Amino acid sequence: MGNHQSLESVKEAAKEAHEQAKTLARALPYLRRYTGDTIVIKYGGHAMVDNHLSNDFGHDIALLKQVGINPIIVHGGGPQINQMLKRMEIESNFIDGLRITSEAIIDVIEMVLAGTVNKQVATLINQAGALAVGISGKDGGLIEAHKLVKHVWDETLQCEKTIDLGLVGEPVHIDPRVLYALSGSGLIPVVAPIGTDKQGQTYNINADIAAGSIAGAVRASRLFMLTDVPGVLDKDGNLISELTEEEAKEAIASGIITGGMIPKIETCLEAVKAGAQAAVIMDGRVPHACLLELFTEGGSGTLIRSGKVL
Ligand SMILES: Nc1ncnc2c1ncn2[C@@H]1O[C@H](COP(=O)(O)OP(=O)(O)O)[C@@H](O)[C@H]1O
Ligand SMILES: CC(=O)N[C@@H](CCC(=O)OP(=O)(O)O)C(=O)O
Repeated sequence: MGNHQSLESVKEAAKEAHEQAKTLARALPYLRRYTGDTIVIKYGGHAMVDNHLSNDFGHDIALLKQVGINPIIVHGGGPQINQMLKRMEIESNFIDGLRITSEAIIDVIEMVLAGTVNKQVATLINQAGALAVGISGKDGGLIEAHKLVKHVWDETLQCEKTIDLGLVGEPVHIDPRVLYALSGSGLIPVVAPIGTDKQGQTYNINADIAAGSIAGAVRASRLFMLTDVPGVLDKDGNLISELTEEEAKEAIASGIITGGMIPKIETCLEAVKAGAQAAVIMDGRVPHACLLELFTEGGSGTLIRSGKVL
């Protein structure tokens, strides 16, 4: 006997196939628009915790490469570092979203970021059928950093003061050759946010800042900041769909934007100034967030852009 199927199931399968074809046809103009472009994606530590989401993420990145886009992943790992420090009974504190990094914890941070987390993210993408290579900002001289000098406003003294965050770094120079070499060979670079200065001192770099510097240096079409909120929210909790530099500064000064969102916004502004076309702060908890942003009309999240967007 041949393979018999009920008419009902044949109809159902045809309907599904039709929907799939329609989706592909609708995505085609967007696929064309981004072919050959570089997209830098900041994949935050919070987004990695959910297994379903992280599997989706791996598949989405593999798909981007498949359709001719060059994704570059820069990952975080804040929660994973917290967990390790807790296990070691070491206390850790943040100022404006940046971890105070003593000599005593820099090795642990590097081990977690450039070791466990970096390889986990590369594996997610590899399992989805693409080839990802995990590196840190130390490899190929990718991120040259120096000590970050943090200025904060002292309410009591009514003046700016400098805070010492220890071995927290900020990129001073990006050498993208290792990224081009990997991307040009069909591989997907996965970068841990660690850098060194000319003397070989290791620095812990906030992953948002690392992603922004890389996006600017490679003149990315888009910098995607995947996080755990729908985007930048106003004082009533509503999504701000587009943010100018002035509005961002005002929202930080008035305390609407706080914590980890501060380096995120600052870095987006710097990335677009340095050469990225636009940055989007978006919800990494939404399945297929990157695909929705790239391949459908009307993006999600908060867009921060330079004057001209293609
Ligand atoms: N105005 C704001 N809009 C949205 N999120 C904000 C705002 N101000 C502060 N945040 C905080 O910023 C967080 C995102 O930054 P962070 O925790 O560093 O994320 P990630 O780990 O994804 O980099 C949000 O979860 C939220 O708590
Ligand atoms: C200086 C600084 O704060 N570095 C971060 C690096 C990891 C990171 O940025 O991770 P998320 O993106 O998951 O927050 C840290 O130590 O947590």
